[in-house]
Amino acid sequence: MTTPGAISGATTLFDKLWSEHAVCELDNGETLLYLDRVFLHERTGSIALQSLHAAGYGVRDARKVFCTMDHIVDTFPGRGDATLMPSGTDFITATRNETRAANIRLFDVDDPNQGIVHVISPEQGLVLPGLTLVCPDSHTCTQGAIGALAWGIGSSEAEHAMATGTLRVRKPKNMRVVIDGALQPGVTAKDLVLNLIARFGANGGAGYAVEFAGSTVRDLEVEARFTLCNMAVEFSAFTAVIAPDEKVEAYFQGRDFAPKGEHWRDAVEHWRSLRSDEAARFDRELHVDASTIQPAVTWGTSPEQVVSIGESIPYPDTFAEDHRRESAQRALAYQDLAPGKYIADISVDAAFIGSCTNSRLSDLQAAAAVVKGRSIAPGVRGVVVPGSRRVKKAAEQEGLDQIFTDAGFEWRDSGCSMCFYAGGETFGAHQRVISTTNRNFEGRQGPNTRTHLASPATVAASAIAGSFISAEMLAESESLAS
Ligand SMILES: CC(C)[C@H](C(=O)O)[C@@H](O)C(=O)O
Ligand code: SF4
Repeated sequence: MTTPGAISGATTLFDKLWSEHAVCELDNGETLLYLDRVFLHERTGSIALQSLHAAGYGVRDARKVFCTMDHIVDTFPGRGDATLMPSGTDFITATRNETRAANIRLFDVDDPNQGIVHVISPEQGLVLPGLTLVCPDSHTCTQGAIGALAWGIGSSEAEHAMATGTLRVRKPKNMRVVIDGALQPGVTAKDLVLNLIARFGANGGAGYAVEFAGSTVRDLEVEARFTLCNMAVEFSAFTAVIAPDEKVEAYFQGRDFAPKGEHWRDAVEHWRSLRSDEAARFDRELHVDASTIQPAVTWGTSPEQVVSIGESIPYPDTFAEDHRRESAQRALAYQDLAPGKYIADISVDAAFIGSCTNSRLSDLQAAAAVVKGRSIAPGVRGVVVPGSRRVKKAAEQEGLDQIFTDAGFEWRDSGCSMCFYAGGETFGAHQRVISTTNRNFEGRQGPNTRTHLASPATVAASAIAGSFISAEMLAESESLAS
């Protein structure tokens, strides 16, 4: 075991965050990292807490551990403790009992701050720039958007994290993804990240911590940056980070758990040092021209199987690698799609707006702007699930719930809902769902359900048209028809 030395020379943002939390280097090449926060949810957190308890260990510092109910609880309005998952009640009860016993703050179903773990942690200032945060959930990388070092772990790592306030980690390499250029109207962070994964592959970030940089990223609002970093795990990256800037400072000002007064000033001074040095070297650098990107939708069962709205489903033999050809064939069979078919000619059965990728207020605003004054196509089912109870309340104050329900959408309580079948909610077998979520794997939204990922505006427009369409194309087709 050696003590880590001070870092010298030009350094990346990720390396700064890492070295600020390195307790020591271990003989096996791993680093022991100090953890500022541990977040839990009732699906995996209950398991970690129960097994920590059974092993006779306590939580080292419960003030740094937080837990929410999001994955298993129903999102039907007035849900109470209901869950469609067969053993769901056991998870809910265990979460309550174990968090109470360990003195951990739980955002329970009726708590006004309850919501999806990755939505509520920044919303309340529980994660801040420069902090380390782990959670037994793969989309914890979302929090890198504000300059935190946040990554998903397994349940047994969560036990170690809670018992010791540290974790052993093997350091990934540094990748920078530089995104420059102005986004075309209607193109969002979701379209950006889907295009990135399509171009460099769902495995493109494996072994790396990714820093998103460039003028396009700087121009994104903080909530859109969460969308970008949320899908870093779908790019197989260890995590993603974005240097905090004045937008991030404004975002945190006044949040419940954000530092106040003199502590705020000290914190901000530190945040301003959290950026890659000019001469910092990255192990790999990718460049993306954002101005060429169009609204995107996935056609297959991997987030790399993407087309722009207006294109057609690719022929499997156009893929160079064997595994991509095979995966395309299998995806086409599962999705019941024929190569060569125009994506705009495919009808949808359902539309889902929600998940830690796209359920924040700005996402709901973007979808509502499309939905306003229009109605869902006959036979299409639409569901909107705000990411947190706070988002729900803010949306209702602006009348967004009314816009959605007037158009025929269901307006739900917050949680993971139909992002993931684990909670038992589904649109049903063979239903084609356009969804603002992050995973389109086989069975992700229920047995034999067909998922197509897209941005909130595209999902809203497609629900109205009853087929895949972007908001811009919907407006154009309506003006031609009138
Ligand atoms: C249940 C949980 C462990 C899982 C994850 O790790 O991401 C879920 O949130 C998901 O999105 O698949
Ligand atoms: S919303 Fe979906 S992706 Fe996000 S944590 Fe919940 S299940 Fe996972």
